[in-house]
Amino acid sequence: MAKICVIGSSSMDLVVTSSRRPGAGETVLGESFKTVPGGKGANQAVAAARLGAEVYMIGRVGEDTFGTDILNNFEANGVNTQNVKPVTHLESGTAHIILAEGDNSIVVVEAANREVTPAYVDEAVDVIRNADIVLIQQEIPEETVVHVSALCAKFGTPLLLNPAPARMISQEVIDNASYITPNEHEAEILFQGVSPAESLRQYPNKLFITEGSKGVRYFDGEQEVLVPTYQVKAVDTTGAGDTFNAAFAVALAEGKPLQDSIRFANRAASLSVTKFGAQGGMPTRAEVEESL
Ligand SMILES: Nc1ncnc2c1ncn2[C@@H]1O[C@H](COP(=O)(O)OP(=O)(O)OP(=O)(O)O)[C@@H](O)[C@H]1O
Ligand SMILES: [K+]
Repeated sequence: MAKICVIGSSSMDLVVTSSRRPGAGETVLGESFKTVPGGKGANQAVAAARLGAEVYMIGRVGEDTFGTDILNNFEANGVNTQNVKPVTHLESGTAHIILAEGDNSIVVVEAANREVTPAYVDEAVDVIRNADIVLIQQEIPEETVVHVSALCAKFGTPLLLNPAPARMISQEVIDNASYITPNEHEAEILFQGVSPAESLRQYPNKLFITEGSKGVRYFDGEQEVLVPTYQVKAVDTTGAGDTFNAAFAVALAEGKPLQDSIRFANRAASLSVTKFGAQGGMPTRAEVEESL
């Protein structure tokens, strides 16, 4: 079984659906409200566990009811929570999501996730050393991502960096990462002033730009390749990126060839958009294999 270490955020998503999103200073009437566990780190951990990996989460929660719910949800999905320790002085992270006009807009309050520090990660250094792959995102402090990238380089553990939400990353982190998976918007911020085609060319078989319903683009050393995703009836795209990253990590950790890994990830992510919620749509291994 592939061993995956996920280092990242855990939060409670507070999700509102509305026919229209409010502008500044405006109030609109919504249609429904739900709380669901989320956070890019937690989402990717749950997705990887459903796809059959042995998943070790390194993260933090608050000592509040959201924290308990987040831990229960990890356990219900078979994610190891030995390294998800409560923070006493901060609340659990929350994400405030509006689903309107066929897309999502999100405000993230990091709270306990700010305590996923380099020193905290060091307490679980053996998990990183022993993993087949480490999966990390950017809802935790930047210095932690830098630190983890150096640890992965030192141990020879492959690192998949999902640079979301977007921020500038140092050349050192880019060099230490084995795989980097921005969406189109994140790629623009990461490689300012450089066209997508040029940046892909610069990082062959390392940079993978996800393009929503079009699929995934990368440069294979000789040419630019677009691996198309699968056509589905999209209900809610929340969690598509998280499912893609988790599935890509699982396939790579299992030693699948690159193109097969992308296809597996496209398949899993396309299934995820057919259902409501980030984790709500994340498919099981059997569901992905049946549909491939
Ligand atoms: N409408 C869709 N139909 C099929 N597959 C999709 C669709 N939207 C997304 N995907 C799959 O999910 C992957 C990631 O989507 P996208 O590039 O939109 O990432 P993202 O912006 O991080 O997603 P999100 O923030 O909505 O979770 C795509 O490369 C594709 O495999
Ligand atoms: K979804």
